[in-house]
Amino acid sequence: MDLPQKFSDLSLEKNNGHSKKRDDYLDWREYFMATAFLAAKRSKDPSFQVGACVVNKDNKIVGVGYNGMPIGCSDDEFPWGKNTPSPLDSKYLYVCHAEMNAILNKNSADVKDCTIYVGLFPCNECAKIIIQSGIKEVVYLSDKNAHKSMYIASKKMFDAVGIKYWQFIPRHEKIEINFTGIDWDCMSPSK
Ligand SMILES: O=c1ccn([C@H]2C[C@H](O)[C@@H](COP(=O)(O)O)O2)c(=O)[nH]1
Ligand SMILES: [Zn+2]
Repeated sequence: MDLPQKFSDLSLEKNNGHSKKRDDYLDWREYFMATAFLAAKRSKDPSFQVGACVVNKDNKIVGVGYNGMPIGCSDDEFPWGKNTPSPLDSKYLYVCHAEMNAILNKNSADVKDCTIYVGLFPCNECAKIIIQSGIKEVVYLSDKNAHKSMYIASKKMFDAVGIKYWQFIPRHEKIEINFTGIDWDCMSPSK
């Protein structure tokens, strides 16, 4: 049976892929890890930028943070150096870690039973904050400091309290954000 013109147009659209959902969307884990990486772009630390994203059981983001100076401590005045003769002149005594900021930035009553996505496996100080906050799962990308005592201590604590931690292996090396893409006409053959 011949379809009326209206229906044939719909079917044509379907064939062009416009009634079928996209299949190159980010899955939840990619989305949360990418959010952590995007937050890291806000960091002023010249040597290493870390981001963290706290997510609840309903896949809702409840906190995001990155490594930076405490509120009110100017990131133009406080130091960003590492190997200074006096520890007072390097960043380590001042900088707030990404995990701590993400947890303190929470927009929910608490972060109990949440998952934290973080670019770098958490140090021992962040591990303590994660445990005390009630977070139950840590998803990290880099474990580059695994051999250092601070990070071994984190794992000892997570193991002791039953916090699950696992390494996120990305499907894509890069995720691109193109601000001009919003103006593209998806029907345009020139795309
Ligand atoms: O759990 C962590 C560990 C480190 N950070 C931050 C703290 C610093 O700003 C950098 C590390 O700097 P290095 O020059 O590589 O020592 O990362 C964090 O946010 N969370
Ligand atoms: Zn830390």
